[in-house]
Amino acid sequence: MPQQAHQRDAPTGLFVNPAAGRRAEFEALCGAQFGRLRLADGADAALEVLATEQTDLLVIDLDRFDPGLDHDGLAALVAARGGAPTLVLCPFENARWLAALMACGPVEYAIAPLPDEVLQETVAARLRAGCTPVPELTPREREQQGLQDLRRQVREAIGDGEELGAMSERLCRALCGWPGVAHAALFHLQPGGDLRLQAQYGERGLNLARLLGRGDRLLQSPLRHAFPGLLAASANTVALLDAPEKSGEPLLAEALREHGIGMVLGLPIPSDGPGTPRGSLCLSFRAARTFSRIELDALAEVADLAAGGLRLADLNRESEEMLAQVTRLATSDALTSVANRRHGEALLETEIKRARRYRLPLALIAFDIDRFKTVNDRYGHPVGDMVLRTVAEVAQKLVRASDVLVRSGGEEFQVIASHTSAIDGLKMAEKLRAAIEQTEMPGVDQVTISLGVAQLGDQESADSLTVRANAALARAKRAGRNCVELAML
Ligand SMILES: Nc1nc2c(ncn2[C@@H]2O[C@H](COP(=O)(O)OP(=O)(O)OP(=O)(O)O)[C@@H](O)[C@H]2O)c(=O)[nH]1
Repeated sequence: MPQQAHQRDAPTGLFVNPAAGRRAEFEALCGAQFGRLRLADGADAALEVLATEQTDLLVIDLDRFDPGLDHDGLAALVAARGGAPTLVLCPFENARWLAALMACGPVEYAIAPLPDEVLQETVAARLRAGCTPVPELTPREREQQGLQDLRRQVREAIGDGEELGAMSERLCRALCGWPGVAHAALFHLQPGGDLRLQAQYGERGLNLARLLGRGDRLLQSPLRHAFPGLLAASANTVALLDAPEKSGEPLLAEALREHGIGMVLGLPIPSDGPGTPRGSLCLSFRAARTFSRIELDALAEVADLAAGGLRLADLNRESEEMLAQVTRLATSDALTSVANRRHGEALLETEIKRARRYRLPLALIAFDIDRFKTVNDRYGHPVGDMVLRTVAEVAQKLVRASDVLVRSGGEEFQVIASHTSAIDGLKMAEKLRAAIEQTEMPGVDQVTISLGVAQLGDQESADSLTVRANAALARAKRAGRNCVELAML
């Protein structure tokens, strides 16, 4: 039944909390301010009182209530007030209640824990103010039209989520545009399951990595139960620390005060399902302030937008990784991981063009494992594969970073050696030959290679260069194997 409250000399009140001790405490502290104070242990009992008795002020103390179990009952209680004065005492670690209860009717709130005299004064102020009609749009709410700008800026900052780092930083900058915000940060849950400070932006030199003692593995931080940004991500809750001291961490409180921070708000960034959040947003304000329902809704919307941005950034990263993987599979040889024949042909064309443009020498070395068929026949194919991998590894380590090693056929390889003349190509080929000869291949007798070297001629095509290198290789085979031959022009 909607209640109309009057200002009277001896106001009536109703205090709701499941713990007998909390009810007794409130009665002892604030009972004298009421002509009659009722105490209720839950929403049902409180609804009964409201239905039968005039109640000037309802005080809901959320401590010990369970957001999952008790939300509906308390929501019904707020709705039953019909706008009559309602004060919610909300623990700082769980401010998610506020938006949910404000959606059911006008309520004012104070963040607990509250010193006794502050609680007494809060109740007295609420009783003095009496029943304030709630117009459609208060001046404050009109002021909050600025929230539209905030939403717009946040949307712009998120864009299409391209790169996570840049997007997160833009988002923090946008959040700092909200009046009173001195610093904004985004914490992101990593694929491995721990929390990382992804981005921060703000004034006064506040650096959360320094304040928290680290920038990653933050779910293991001793401050995860006290600092709103960490609390929001680890416990999936809205945390509203409206006085640094309430964190129960004197050093943290002192550091926040030193940086001129009077209040810190942590908002979870929701994940797709009911599980752990994707991370959290953390806003630090210069001074403590209260939030209206419109503001809390706007903040929840900002957290949803951030979730969308993180999702996009994750998708972009995943598709880039997938593209890189597909490219790797399409361009490299599955057995040895060096460039495959098709990719080698394309690279040779590119290198030939570059050599022509800059008038630089280019050498192609073709090499082939000697009597490889015997290795396969004697030791089996798996051992043959191991030999191929080892030869590729040894060769890859020897060539320069700018050279490309290609598996051009079964036991045939090429080295595309840019900036390399025939003489240098011969030296490199000899180095390769000697290295393979000296490499111990487990379970196999000595393995050797034969090599042919050709330097790119003026106007020569890739095909012609390859034919000449292979012809030199064939000569090396005929010359007895385990040697190098230079191609004629
Ligand atoms: N284990 C293994 N063997 C391969 C692979 N690709 C090709 N071969 C084998 O490589 C051998 C090449 O033999 P040949 O072309 O006769 O040449 P060779 O025995 O090395 O003799 P020379 O080149 O004349 O010294 C063949 O037995 C192929 O089956 C592979 O991926 N794995």
